[in-house]
Amino acid sequence: MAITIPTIDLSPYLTTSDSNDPQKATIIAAIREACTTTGFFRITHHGIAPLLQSDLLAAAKHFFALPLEIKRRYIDTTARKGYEEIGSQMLEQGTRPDLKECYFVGAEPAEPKEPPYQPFEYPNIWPDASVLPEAVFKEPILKYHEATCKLAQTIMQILVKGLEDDFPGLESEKLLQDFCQEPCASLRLLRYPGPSPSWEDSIEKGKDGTMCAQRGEVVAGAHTDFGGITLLLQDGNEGLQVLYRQEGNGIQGIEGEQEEEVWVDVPSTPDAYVVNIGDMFERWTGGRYRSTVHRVVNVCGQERYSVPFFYDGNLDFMVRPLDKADPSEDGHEWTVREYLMKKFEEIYI
Ligand SMILES: O=C(O)CCC(=O)C(=O)O
Ligand SMILES: [Fe+2]
Repeated sequence: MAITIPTIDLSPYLTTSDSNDPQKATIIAAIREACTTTGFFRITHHGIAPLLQSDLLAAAKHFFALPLEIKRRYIDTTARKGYEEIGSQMLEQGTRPDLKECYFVGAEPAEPKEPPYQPFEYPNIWPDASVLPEAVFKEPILKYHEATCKLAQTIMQILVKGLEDDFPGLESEKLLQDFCQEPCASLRLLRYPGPSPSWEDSIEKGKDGTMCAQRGEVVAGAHTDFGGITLLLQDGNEGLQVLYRQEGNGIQGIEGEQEEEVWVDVPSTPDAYVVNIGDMFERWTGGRYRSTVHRVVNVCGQERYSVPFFYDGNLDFMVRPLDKADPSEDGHEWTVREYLMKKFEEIYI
């Protein structure tokens, strides 16, 4: 049986204040089931206004449509914020660089930070208002960031509640409070180019010598997400695929029983978020919740926009396994910041 990625209507959870409402328990159980099997689910009726989503996708389109020499003004490889051109990342080590361009925006701190900045705490980079008015770019991005952060906190609450039976004595409220305060939460506006080069693409090549992707080509290599949870907004074009490893089919070859790998297409509708579990969360839960390999392929035959929102928690939060007797632990405890830094070092070229 192939993988199924369930779609869960979140509205009963959001509209009921009674924490013992059976509808809430049903949603917690359905999401738990998805996290312990594929690590992926879709949510609808999540409360994020369609207008916020379309304004965000429009902001991405406006920025990426700028000439490359202007976009390059907003590259900062130290801060790792702002623009990243095609070919800057390789999500699957040893393959060719990803065919995508990005604009990276982190949380705006309540109090501005002072230099020297710690990793992930550099200020956001915004295009000059003469290049892109704030009403077109900065404002919709920050509004969307704020709304999505709240939604991510609700999903974290559901996820932690789903673990209460696995980890008796789990102090859910305290855990959530510590993890969710001043969270590292980042938006990555993404554009995957289509098959035909635009005027600008034809005069400037990406780092790997090409700016366009043919149908069927992998445009973001196979990877797992690094941190907590990811909430993905898509423009309606499909492209995301999740890896399903089928058990041996009983045929005994020279190399032993075959394990079949199947890439499963994830539907793309702007009203549904695709939510998935990252590596840090998997480790935190001793593997109860699964961080699953996925990639992006040009299946739609045209350019595609998507915006993953990575919710990784407080940077100083110590990721202690919930199962205190986890034998896989080597005694080293990692903070969220250490987790993210290790992974970030791997993916940039
Ligand atoms: O663009 C997508 O659909 C997924 C992107 C993704 O998996 C990532 O950036 O981690
Ligand atoms: Fe991903």
